[in-house]
Amino acid sequence: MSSFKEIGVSKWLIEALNAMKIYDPTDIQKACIPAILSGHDCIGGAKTGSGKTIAFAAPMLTKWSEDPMGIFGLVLTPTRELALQIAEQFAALGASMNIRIAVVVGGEDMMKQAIQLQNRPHFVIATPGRLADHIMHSGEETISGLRRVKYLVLDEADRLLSNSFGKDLGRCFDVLPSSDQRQTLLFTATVTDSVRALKDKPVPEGKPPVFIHEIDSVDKIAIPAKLDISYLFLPSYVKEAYLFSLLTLEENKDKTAIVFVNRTHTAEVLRRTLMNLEIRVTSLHSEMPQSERTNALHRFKAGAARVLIATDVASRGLDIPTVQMVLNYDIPADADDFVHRVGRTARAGRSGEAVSFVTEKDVERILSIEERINKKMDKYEQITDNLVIKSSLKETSIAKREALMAMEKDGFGEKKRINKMKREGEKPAVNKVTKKTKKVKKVKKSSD
Ligand SMILES: Nc1ncnc2c1ncn2[C@@H]1O[C@H](COP(=O)(O)OP(=O)(O)OP(=O)(O)O)[C@@H](O)[C@H]1O
Repeated sequence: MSSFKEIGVSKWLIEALNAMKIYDPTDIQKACIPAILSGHDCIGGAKTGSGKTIAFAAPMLTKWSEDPMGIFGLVLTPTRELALQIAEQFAALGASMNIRIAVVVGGEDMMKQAIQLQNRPHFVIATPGRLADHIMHSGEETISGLRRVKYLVLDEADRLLSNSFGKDLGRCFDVLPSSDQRQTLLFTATVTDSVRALKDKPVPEGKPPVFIHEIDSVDKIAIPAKLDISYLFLPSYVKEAYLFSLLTLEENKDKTAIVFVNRTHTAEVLRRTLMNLEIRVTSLHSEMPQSERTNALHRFKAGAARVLIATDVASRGLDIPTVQMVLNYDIPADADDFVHRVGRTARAGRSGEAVSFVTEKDVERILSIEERINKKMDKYEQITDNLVIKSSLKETSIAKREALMAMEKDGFGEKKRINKMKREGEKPAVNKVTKKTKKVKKVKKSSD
């Protein structure tokens, strides 16, 4: 078996890895680290939780320690929370080498970030929107370091290469060295056509990219070996009652779980409903101010909340080893989002389970997910209609009604509604609820 030493990782870094109880490289690390160290671009596709972060961090940190200049590497990632997590990992690995990291994400102070960028950090971990903001609005002094980066990483590459990031990514690329003057590293658990296409892109002076994909079939995606996936067929109007029943089953009542929903409104309804039912719950979605997002994640990681209700802002990359269960309260439209969501459990060789709530409207989506992962889901047998009717239907409907009333009183979603109307050129009506929203905590306008 190849060791970190045999594949070329620096001694100081091996010590730092060992201090984190990481002793032997995973398959994706064994495949990518030597290729990156020898100067190749790399496209790494491997299951969720298989150690892709260290697959790009270890070779970059090894090379950086030989010539610790700044800005040595730029890591782009789609969400703020993921950027913070990657930055924490770099900071922990490089602590003995006095590493300097700048985190450049939306929702945080622009000025502070500009100063950090001017101070030539060794690594910048950023979301494309906020980095593009700095590129457009800060002086040359702030961004000049970016013109000499040696490594560019696109983590969750398929997401970054999707249309929604195109413009911001383009602005970032404009100031980076050309592809033959830097190494480009792309990683994801869900290799898509747009990612795969880059392997055939001619590289004028550089070495050809190494493409590593753990399964032979290019249009299938592997999920972790110890992840049990099942479905629960239920009527759409009693989903809350099923959720409460499932979370409070004897075998589940102490499990740490993430519940994924498709809309921020659903996240808020469920958070309040479950809170009324005395479940230790928190939530994470894009309509929360950044300080609340960070706080919610801290509470969940620390065990102060047992259940996290989240939209897809939490579906990618987040590494919380204590998560035992993922519930898809809503089924995502994109099969790859399913893969990322369920991958929040069963990480680094651990076991975990994922249960998907399937209503009459979701059958098509489930079939396309099963095709993408090349696997059939089992039926979740532990919950019966009788159990739900007997144990939770009444109390959940009362809890939900109270939740909805409180949300109306607090004006949840008003800001979003007004912004949408403004975008569409309509004049927002100032009603009673609108007035109340002024008292509700200010949601900071921010780019991701
Ligand atoms: N060689 C290793 N041995 C043991 N644990 C490891 C090793 N490499 C990484 N890990 C741990 O595995 C966990 C998952 O790693 P990481 O977050 O990099 O996964 P990933 O492949 O990027 O997943 P995702 O696709 O969900 O982003 C982390 O807690 C990490 O510390």
